[in-house]
Amino acid sequence: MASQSGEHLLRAAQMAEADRITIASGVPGHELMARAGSGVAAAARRMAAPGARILVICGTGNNGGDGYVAARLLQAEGRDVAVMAPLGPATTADAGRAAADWAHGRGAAVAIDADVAGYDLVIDALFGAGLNRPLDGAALDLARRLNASGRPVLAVDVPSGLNADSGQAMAASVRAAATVTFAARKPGQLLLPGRLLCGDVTCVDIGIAPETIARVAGGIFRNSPDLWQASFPAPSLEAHKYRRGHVLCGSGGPLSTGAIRLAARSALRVGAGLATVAAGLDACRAHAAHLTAIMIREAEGAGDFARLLDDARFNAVILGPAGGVGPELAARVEAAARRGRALVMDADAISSFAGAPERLAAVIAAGEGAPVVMTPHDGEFARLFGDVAGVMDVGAKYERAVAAARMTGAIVVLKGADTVIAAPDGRAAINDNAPPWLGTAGSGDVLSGLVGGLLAQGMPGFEAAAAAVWIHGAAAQAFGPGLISEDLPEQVPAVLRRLLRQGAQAGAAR
Ligand SMILES: NC(=O)C1=CN([C@@H]2O[C@H](COP(=O)(O)OP(=O)(O)OC[C@H]3O[C@@H](n4cnc5c(N)ncnc54)[C@H](OP(=O)(O)O)[C@@H]3O)[C@@H](O)[C@H]2O)[C@@H](O)CC1
Ligand SMILES: Nc1ncnc2c1ncn2[C@@H]1O[C@H](COP(=O)(O)OP(=O)(O)O)[C@@H](O)[C@H]1O
Ligand SMILES: [K+]
Repeated sequence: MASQSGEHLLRAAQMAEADRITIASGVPGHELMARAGSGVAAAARRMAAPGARILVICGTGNNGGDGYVAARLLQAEGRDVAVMAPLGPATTADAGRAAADWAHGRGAAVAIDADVAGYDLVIDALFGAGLNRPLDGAALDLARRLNASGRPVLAVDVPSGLNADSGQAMAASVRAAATVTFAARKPGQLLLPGRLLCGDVTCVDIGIAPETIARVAGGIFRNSPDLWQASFPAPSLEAHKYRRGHVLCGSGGPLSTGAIRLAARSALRVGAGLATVAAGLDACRAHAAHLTAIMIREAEGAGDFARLLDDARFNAVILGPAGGVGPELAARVEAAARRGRALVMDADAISSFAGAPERLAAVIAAGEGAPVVMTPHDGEFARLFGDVAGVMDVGAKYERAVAAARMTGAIVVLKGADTVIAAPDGRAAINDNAPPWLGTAGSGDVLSGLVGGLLAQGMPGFEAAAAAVWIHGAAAQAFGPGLISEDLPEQVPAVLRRLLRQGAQAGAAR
C-alpha cells in the first residue's frame, strides 16, 4: 500500500512514529522543532504587518515548543511579541529548551486572563497532535474567548481542540484563519468541520524524509491527480470508440428521465466511446425528445435489461439515478454484477438494498471481480447500513467508508463537501476541491456518469472513483457560483485538457 503514489495523510500516531524514526536516524528533536517553529514564524510574517502586536499561546508539550521557537524568531527581528503559558511551564525536553531560549530574550509574558482581543495576531500553540482528551477548564475558556475575540489566529499543526485524525472538535476547538502543519497533512485538516477550523493549511518540510512518511503511512491520501494520473485513460490514435468503452445507463420511468441523461452525457464527456440509455417504451419517448449522441434501447423490465447485457460491448453499467427504489432495480444490479460488468450504483440502486448490506455483498461476491462503485450521500449510506455494527459506529468518516467497502466489496464514495473514496483493501482518499455550489440538484447524477465513463475506459475502480470525484470538483470550480448540474459535463473538456497536459509533463519528467 505504501508503494501507491499520492499525497499521504498521516494520523497523529503515524506522525509521532515518523518523528521517532527521524530522530533515531540522527536528527535531534530540537532541530525538527527549530524548523517547525521557523515555518510558523514565516507564516506569521505573512499574516501580521510590521508593528502588529502578536500573542503566542504556548502549551506544555512540543506544540508549545514550536510556539516558543516562533516567538523567539519573531521577537529577534524586532516584532512586538508576547507569550502566554496558560497551563504552566514546558514538560518535554525539547519544549523546555525552546522556552528557555525564548526567556533569554526580552519578550513579555502575559497572564491567562489577558484580553486576547488586544492583539493583531494570535499564534495558537496550545495543543497539537498530543491532544488526548476534550478541552476543559482554562483551555476551554481560553479557546472560547479566542473565538469570540474575532482576532485572526494562526494555528500550529492543528487548531487546539481539533482531533487531527477525525476532523472533529473535542468539546470545542479554536477556529483558525490559517494553520501551519509539518511533514504531511493530517486527515482532520481535510474532513469537516476540521477543514473550516484550520483555514488555509500550509505544510512545511521539517526534514522528515518522504520514504519515512511513506513507511509509516496507512493508505489515507489527499485526493489529487498524483493518486490516479498513472492509470488515467489517455486518448490514443489507435483507439476506436468501442475501445473506449460502452456505458449502459438504466433509466427510471417516464417522469424521471433527466437524472440518467445527465449521467450518460457525463460518461461521454469524460471519454467513454458510447453511451446508451435503456428505458421502458414511455420513457424512451421522453429520452428521444432530448438525446442525440446518446443512444436509446427499449428495456421494459429487469429481464429485458439483463438480455441487453448479452452484448459484451456494454462493459460498464450505471444504475440508480431516479431509477425507482425496489426489487426491480435490485434485480438489475444483480444482473450487471453477475455478468461481470463494471458497475456504478447510485441513489435508488443503493436504497434498493436498504438495511441489507450482506445481500449486496453476496451479489458483488458472485460477480466476476469487475469493480462495483457505490456513491451514497450520508442519508443513503445510513439507509443501506442501518445499525450494522462496525460501520455506522466507527469514528472518522474515512473509517466508516473503509468499513463499508470491506463489508460489501464495493468501492465506496461517501459524498459530501468532504467526499471520501474508500476501497476494500483499506485505501481511502479524502477530497478537498469541491466548492459549496457543487451541492445542487442532479450533481450526484453527473458524478455517477463520470465514474461510469472512466470505468468503461478500463480504469481500476478506486482510481476511477477518485478521479471522477476530483474532476467533478474541478468542473464546479471552473464554472463558479450559479452552477446547475447541466453545466458540469460542459466544463469537463477544459478540466481534461489541463489534466492531460499535466500528465504529459509529469511523464516527460519521469
Ligand atoms: N515530536 C517531535 O519531534 C516534533 C513535534 N512537533 C510538534 O509537537 C506537537 C506534538 O507534541 P506533543 O506530543 O508533545 O503534544 P502536544 O500537542 O504539545 O500536547 C501534549 C500536552 O498536552 C496535554 N494535553 C493533551 N490534551 C489535553 C487537554 N484536553 N487538556 C489539557 N491538557 C492536555 C498533555 O498532557 P498529559 O496527557 O500528559 O496530561 C501533554 O502535556 C506536534 O503537534 C507539533 O506541533 C514539531 O515540533 C516537530 C517535531
Ligand atoms: N457543501 C458542499 N460542498 C461541496 N460539494 C458538495 C456539497 N454538498 C454536496 N456536495 C456534492 O454534490 C453532490 C450531490 O450529490 P447528491 O446528494 O447525490 O445530489 P443529487 O441527488 O441531487 O444528484 C455530491 O457529489 C456531493 O459530494
Ligand atoms: K495548536
